[in-house]
Parts: sequence; C-alpha cells; structure tokens
Amino acid sequence: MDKLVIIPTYNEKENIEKIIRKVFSLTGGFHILVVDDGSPDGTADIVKSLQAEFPQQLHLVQRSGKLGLGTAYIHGFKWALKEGYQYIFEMDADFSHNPEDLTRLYEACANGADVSIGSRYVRGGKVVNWPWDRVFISKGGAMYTKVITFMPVNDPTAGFVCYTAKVLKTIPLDQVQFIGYAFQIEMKYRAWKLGFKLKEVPITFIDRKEGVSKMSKGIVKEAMYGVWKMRKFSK
Ligand SMILES: Nc1nc2c(ncn2[C@@H]2O[C@H](COP(=O)(O)OP(=O)(O)O[C@H]3O[C@H](CO)[C@@H](O)[C@H](O)[C@@H]3O)[C@@H](O)[C@H]2O)c(=O)[nH]1
Repeated sequence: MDKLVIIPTYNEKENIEKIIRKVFSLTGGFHILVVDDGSPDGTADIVKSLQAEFPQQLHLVQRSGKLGLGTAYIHGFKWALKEGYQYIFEMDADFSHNPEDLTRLYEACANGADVSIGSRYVRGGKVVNWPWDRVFISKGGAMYTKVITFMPVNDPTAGFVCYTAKVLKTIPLDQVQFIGYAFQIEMKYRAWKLGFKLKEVPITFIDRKEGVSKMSKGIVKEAMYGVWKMRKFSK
C-alpha cells in the first residue's frame, strides 16, 4: 500500500466508474481517493456502490459543496500522509490523463525524482482535441510562468503529477493559497524552491469526451496575478 491516486470530482457521473475500473486494472497496486464536492449528479453515490467491490483500495471523501480543485487536493494530500502513502498522484476524472501513464510517473519518482510531472510541452508530449484558443492560453500561460518565476518546468499548470510523500510533508500545505491553474503552479514552485527534483515525463493530453470542464475565466486570472505573488514564497 504505497501508491494513492487522488481524483477530485465535480459532476463526473459519466466518467467515474470507468476511470476507477481502469486504474484498478493496472498492475502496480494503485489505490484511489475520490474527493467529491457534493456533486449534484450523484458522482459520490457511484463511488459508494463501487466501494463494496473494492473495500481496501477505494476511498471517498465527501465535501459539502464546490470548494475548488486546489483545496480538494490539499484535503487529499493530508489524508494520504495520515494513511502513510509514499507516492501520491493527482489525476483528472475525465480521461484527459491516460491512467496507463501513472506507471511512467511512478517510475520517474522511483528512479530519483521527487516530483514527476505528466507534461504536454516537452519533446514527445502533446495535446489532442483542444480548441486553438485553449492551446494558446495554456502554452502562453506556461511561457509566461517560466519567464516570471524562472522555474525550469515547461508545463507548470499540468494536473497529472506524482508527489513523493517527503515533498508533501515539507511543503506547508496550510499556506497553499491558490485554487485552479495557479494551484498547480504553486505546488510545483514550492517544491522547486525547497530544492526538490522535478522531472517532466511526456504525455498525450486528450480533451474530455464526457462531461464538461469546470474551469473559468476567474481561474485564468488567478494564475496571471498568482505567479507574481508566488515569487515572494521561499518554500
Ligand atoms: N472536488 C472538486 N473537483 C473539481 C472541482 N473543479 C474541478 N474538479 C475536478 O477536477 C478535474 C479537472 O477538472 P476540469 O474542469 O476537467 O479541468 P480542466 O479545465 O480540464 O483542467 C485540467 O487541466 C489543467 C491544465 O490545462 C490543469 O491545470 C487542471 O488542474 C486540470 O488538470 C475533474 O476531475 C473535475 O471533476 C472542484 O471544485 N472540486
């Protein structure tokens, strides 16, 4: 019991059962924690019904309402550390991240990285099916982040990541401030500032086929000012 995949969910009834079954079909003994924010579509009920089939491996935290991606992960990280997991993964519920790549992220950490990042913007990585304006915002945001923070990461907003427990024990999780894309940047930035080794692993990111994106203009704005604020963080 050393690998935990945290899947935050808000209205993912079309995806959640399929993704859980896919992760459990992989070799490597991955466990899952779903952090559901009171999805009105009943996502948590689907998870609960699957817990009978996977009593040891499938865990669920239910929060009262939509409190944001960043706080869902912070909640999940604290839970994972309390339970003693060593490799803690972030992954979307919607198959935009291919669960089979979990093994590659794990191997990067098992071979010396403290944080491995499923990256769209390194050689071998790509994005499939995104409209041009979303690619533009994402790639532009990545370049903007690099110029302002100097962090040597090509895909700082990536949401497919493996953190080793020592990184999550060292980052002051209660001080993490941001919620959306900026949350993803902030976690990597804090790990880098603390001297941890970050490694980008190329992945193909495929836009979701089921359900809808929950990201908003506010989240893009948060990232734009957030990277300036982050430069003051020392850890
Ligand atoms: N619990 C919880 N889950 C949420 C919330 N908002 C979104 N989620 C869940 O978080 C995952 C990603 O949400 P999407 O709405 O599909 O995100 P996206 O716009 O495709 O963004 C993804 O790509 C970005 C990089 O381009 C990433 O920065 C981001 O973290 C995410 O991986 C999904 O599993 C979704 O259900 C929330 O407020 N609470």
